[in-house]
Amino acid sequence: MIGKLKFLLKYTHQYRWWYTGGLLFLALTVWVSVTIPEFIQKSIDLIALGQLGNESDFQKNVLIIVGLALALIIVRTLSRILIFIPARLIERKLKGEMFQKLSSFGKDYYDENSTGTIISRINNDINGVRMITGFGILQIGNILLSLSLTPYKMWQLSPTLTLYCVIPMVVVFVIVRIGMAVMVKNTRLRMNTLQQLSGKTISFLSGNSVIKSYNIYQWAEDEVQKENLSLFHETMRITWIRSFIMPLLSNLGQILKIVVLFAGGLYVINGQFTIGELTGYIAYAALLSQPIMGLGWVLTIFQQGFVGISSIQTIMDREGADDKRQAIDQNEKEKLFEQGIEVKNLNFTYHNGDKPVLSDISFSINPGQVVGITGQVGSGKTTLINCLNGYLRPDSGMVYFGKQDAHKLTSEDIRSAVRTVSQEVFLFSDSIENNITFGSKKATQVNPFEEVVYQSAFADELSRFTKKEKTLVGEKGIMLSGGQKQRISLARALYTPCDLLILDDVFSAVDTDTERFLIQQIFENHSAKSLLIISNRISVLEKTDYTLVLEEGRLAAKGTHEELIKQSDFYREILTLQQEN
Ligand SMILES: Nc1ncnc2c1ncn2[C@@H]1O[C@H](COP(=O)(O)OP(=O)(O)OP(=O)(O)O)[C@@H](O)[C@H]1O
Repeated sequence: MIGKLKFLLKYTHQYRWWYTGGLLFLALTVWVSVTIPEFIQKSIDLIALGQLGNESDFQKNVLIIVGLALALIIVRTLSRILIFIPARLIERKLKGEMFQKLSSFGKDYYDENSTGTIISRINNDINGVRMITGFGILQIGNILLSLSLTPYKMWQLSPTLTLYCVIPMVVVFVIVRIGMAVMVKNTRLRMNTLQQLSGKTISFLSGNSVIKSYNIYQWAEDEVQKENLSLFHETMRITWIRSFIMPLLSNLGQILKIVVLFAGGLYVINGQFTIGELTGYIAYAALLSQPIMGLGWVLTIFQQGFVGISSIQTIMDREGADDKRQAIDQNEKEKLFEQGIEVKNLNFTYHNGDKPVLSDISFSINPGQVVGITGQVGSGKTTLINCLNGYLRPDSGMVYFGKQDAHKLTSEDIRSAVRTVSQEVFLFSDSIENNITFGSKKATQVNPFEEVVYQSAFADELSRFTKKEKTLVGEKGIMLSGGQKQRISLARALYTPCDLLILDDVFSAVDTDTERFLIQQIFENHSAKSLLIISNRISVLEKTDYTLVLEEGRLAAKGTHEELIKQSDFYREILTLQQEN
């Protein structure tokens, strides 16, 4: 609880002047609201007296009421503006910070949490904080001010009548509290179901082509329907409770008016109250029901918001992949690959795996060398390159850039030297040009755009698009073929020079002619100091300085094309197969 309040204080403190202004206007709103009934009371008493000569006093009172009502509109609006705007600013700030934090997490976090769940969580949780810092604070201020000023005015008129009014208020409040507790429980369940539903919907929509090709619509529909049905039941439970509580709350004002009319009416008959005092008292009773209604809501908002804060805190308190690492200076960064990269007895087990995916792998890449990696499906090739490019973080003492232990380097520092073209291409919904130049903002040097497009064997195809490099690629590059996407991704990597360029199977989605052209361009014209190429194509591997052959996560062989023909059964097998083809 203290932690959550500290969290709220941290954010609201930054906008303290907004809130101070808002609360001042709120105090004025409450003051004006309780002052109006005083003049109503006086005006009615003047009417009741019905004496000549009271007209000017009566008119003055009515004018004051009109003036106060106009002032009420202004101060109430200002109080809302000054409190709701910082809540929106906090929401914006939190979204930015959450995104930054989420981006700092390693692969393990994204393996455990689906995108849909993360998005739904961010929206619901931050919305909860916005409700507390906006509507919640406004209501708390309103309740505290109203519940101190209004009962005071009522007490001044009649202490006994005020006590009569408290009884229905307490009864309604207790019922509302119980109802709210049940509602909050169901709201939490609903939030979880909503996260599941979002997760499933996003995954089914992005895998829509697979669902279509396997004709499994019914299964996908049933899966979504299951969550949808739970969501419906949980929402209905909330609606039922709300439909019971809301009328109770909104009729509280009427209940109080009846109490006041009955008891206060007797006072008027007995001459203890004037008719004006009774009218004023009824107006106060109506004013009092508003903060009581607000109290019910405020408790729900805080309960729900606190659930959101816990969830945000779990994300914010989680260590980012590089939190404990110190970034190196520019000079060190530039020299990072000066002595190449060395891998010493590398072992790697995935956080969710039970046995090592890589065992005892040692090799080195000197500047200027071209190294190949080959091996069967699932032998650990991608895992190995991800241990070099900082995407996965093996233990210390296993990967070195010169004398620098990669374990101590931040991912950003590693990536300033190592660039990877991965198997899974990701394109942004933007133009081809922006997709290629993306990521070069911090680069001190870039290669000519036309040159990298040519080297990536994409120049001919690009010239055929009507809008050339300005062509929009659509969501995740939907407008392009797999091979085109792969070559845009290659052009992106070639655009900014790097020390070690890693290519993960970039030749898999191209025809033989394009492959030949790409090999020639990459081997002869690349601007990187070294290349590390994953491929099972002999035409590629035979051109490397040496190749690593992986088998079930172990280094089964290492050598040049000629050496591997003698040493490795797997290498010989793929050579024979490709020669036959
Ligand atoms: N995120 C992960 N969590 C747990 N295990 C993983 C993860 N990613 C890969 N693996 C496992 O690690 C092993 C090696 O996978 P990896 O992708 O490195 O192989 P690969 O040789 O690159 O395969 P391919 O030729 O199909 O690309 C596989 O058994 C795979 O199941």
